[in-house]
Amino acid sequence: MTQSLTIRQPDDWHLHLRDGDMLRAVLPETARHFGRAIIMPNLVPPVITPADAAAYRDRILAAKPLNNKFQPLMTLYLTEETEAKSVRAAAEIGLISAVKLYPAGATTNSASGVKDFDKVTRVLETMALLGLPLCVHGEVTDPEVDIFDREAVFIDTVLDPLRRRIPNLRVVMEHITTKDGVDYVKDQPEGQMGATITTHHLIIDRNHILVGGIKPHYYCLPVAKRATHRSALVAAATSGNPRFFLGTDSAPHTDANKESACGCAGCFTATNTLSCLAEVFEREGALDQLEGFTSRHGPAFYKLPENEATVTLVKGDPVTYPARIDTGEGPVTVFDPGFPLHWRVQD
Ligand SMILES: NC(=O)N[C@@H](CC(=O)O)C(=O)O
Ligand SMILES: [Zn+2]
Ligand SMILES: [Zn+2]
Repeated sequence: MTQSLTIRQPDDWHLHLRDGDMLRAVLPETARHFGRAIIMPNLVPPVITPADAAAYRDRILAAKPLNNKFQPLMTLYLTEETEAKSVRAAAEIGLISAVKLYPAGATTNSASGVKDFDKVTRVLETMALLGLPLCVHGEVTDPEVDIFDREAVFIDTVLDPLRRRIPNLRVVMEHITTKDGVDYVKDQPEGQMGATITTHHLIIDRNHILVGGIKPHYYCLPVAKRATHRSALVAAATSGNPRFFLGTDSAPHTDANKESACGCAGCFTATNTLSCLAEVFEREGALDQLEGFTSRHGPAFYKLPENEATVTLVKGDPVTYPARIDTGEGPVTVFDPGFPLHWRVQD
């Protein structure tokens, strides 16, 4: 008997689409299965003004495959110069779904991010009034703090004080990688605080990056932590707790930029994410929780309707997918979970 699972069409609450040739190559990989995605604004230069966001949205829509209904949900990149009134205007016309906070220097293209959090208080207070979510890359950038501790230290020294100062601000802690992140978010009021979890952080821990040779395609930020943290993430994702939802953080970089003496951070998971997730949830005996994680908790947090369409996953022989996709900028390696995938998305 063939096993199959039909769920509401998923959304991706954290996605990098880049621009130009790269955008045209990677967008179909997400648009094939996903209804909507929160589009990260860390282009070079970043998406800072409402006009930038509108122009980027139009470029995404122009790159979309014909007859595909994928909807990009735009974000603004928060800088110390961002004006509260332009955030308000962009939110009120429905142009943006969130604002993204990068601590300056924390990750790829974050140089224009925030150094002095006092300088963004006005904007954050306005967002709290509007109910507009703040998406946060939750790592401190202090060179003294060990890279494996940067998320936990961020929670204690930046996130929690910020939430106490502006309790009504709705916050998504993006791509959590630690038990500390899981525990913090679990204790916060539902609807006020959520967290995205990536596909790859449910599958790899830090050993996958380093044991048996250095694996640049497993390097991302926040960097994968020890196995106990991965287990906490899997438990959170499969628990049915509505605070946790899928944000793949699919982050394409060319192989030349990954396989380098100073390789870029980011895993490209758009191509096989649903097959990977079904495998992870099945192993946990939690296939019945997959739909919540991929398709229900995110819309509830973002106060959007769930997608009307459905997708069906069918279990069978190992799924084949390309090892890399071609882009105008060069090949991009697809995330290798390290085990065969048996769940295929039915066309
Ligand atoms: N996650 C990553 O390792 N990289 C992301 C940036 C980010 O999400 O921090 C990218 O833009 O490449
Ligand atoms: Zn990030
Ligand atoms: Zn990201």
